[in-house]
Amino acid sequence: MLSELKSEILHEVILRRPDDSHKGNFGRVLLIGGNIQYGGAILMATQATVGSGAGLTTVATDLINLTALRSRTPEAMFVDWRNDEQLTTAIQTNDVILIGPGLGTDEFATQLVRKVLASVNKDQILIADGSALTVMAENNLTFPRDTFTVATPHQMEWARLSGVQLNYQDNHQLNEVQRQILNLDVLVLKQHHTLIYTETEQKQLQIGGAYQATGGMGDVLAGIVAGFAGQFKANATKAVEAAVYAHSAIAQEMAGHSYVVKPTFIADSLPNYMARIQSNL
Ligand SMILES: NC(=O)C1=CN([C@@H]2O[C@H](COP(=O)(O)OP(=O)(O)OC[C@H]3O[C@@H](n4cnc5c(N)ncnc54)[C@H](OP(=O)(O)O)[C@@H]3O)[C@@H](O)[C@H]2O)[C@@H](O)CC1
Ligand SMILES: Nc1ncnc2c1ncn2[C@@H]1O[C@H](COP(=O)(O)OP(=O)(O)O)[C@@H](O)[C@H]1O
Ligand SMILES: [Mg+2]
Repeated sequence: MLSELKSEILHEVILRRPDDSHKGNFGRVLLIGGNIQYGGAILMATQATVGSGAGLTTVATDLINLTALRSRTPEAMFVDWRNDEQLTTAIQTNDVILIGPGLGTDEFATQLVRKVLASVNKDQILIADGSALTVMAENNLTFPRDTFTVATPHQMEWARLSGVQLNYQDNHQLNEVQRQILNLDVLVLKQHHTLIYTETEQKQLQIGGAYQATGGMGDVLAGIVAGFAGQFKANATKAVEAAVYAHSAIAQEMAGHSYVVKPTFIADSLPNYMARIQSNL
């Protein structure tokens, strides 16, 4: 049954922080992506993860992105993704791992995807976006069974991964079957009015619009999903739903005065938006 994803999800998920909490309570999030060509993607995802309130954010990326990362989002820590020892430790010690924004699909990227899929454990949450999904499709890789997994494909990425072509993707039953085969817990199928498939439900976003049709919009969504999953651990599925809703709700608000909404503007307005939700404003 398909139901509407409503604004109530924000109030269910975005709660007031306990006064005696510290950064360790709000999730350790590792973001992996950003090759030479697509460094902007991981920077945008990082800005969104930090803006969404993740307790500690680490970025494993190409060394070429270090200066830009430090100047744009100094809150985040850095791991050189070619330093296997540091990368292995980062994969083991973070609660949430997002792989894919700007990762690329070359041999090194494929190696990284294989390593992450083989390393994550049952206490972690794995989010796969962008290039990671294309790599998985090209190499017939599936998600690890014991880990809570989320994929955020656009329709072409989902076509590659599931084998279900674009015109058939509104057949909900078919997607459900593919989800079972891939071992995927939550599928965020991005499009105009994005669909979210969970174990028991299918929900559709009914806000958002073409002002979001610009490169980097999905990278920011992936960063918010990671930040919410790390922070609002009580219910990871709801955290993903709230992230999807907040991303488009902010864009819709900005569209009142912006012909196109810059993805980084969404990332930067998250703290203000979340404060308003928490205060019921
Ligand atoms: N600043 C940066 O660094 C940026 C880096 N980025 C990074 O680039 C990497 C590659 O990601 P990607 O999405 O750009 O390329 P790919 O996976 O080949 O998909 C494009 C193909 O799919 C088709 N298509 C059909 N339906 C669609 C739909 N609903 N939504 C979207 N596309 C749809 C589409 O059709 P067409 O445009 O031809 O009509 C086209 O044939 C990835 O790692 C990402 O993170 C980007 O985020 C941009 C900013
Ligand atoms: N016409 C539209 N209406 C609503 N949302 C849209 C529209 N076009 C794009 N989006 C949203 O923008 C994001 C695009 O994601 P994606 O294609 O992965 O972008 P990128 O990889 O460039 O960051 C998705 O969240 C999608 O739902
Ligand atoms: Mg994308």
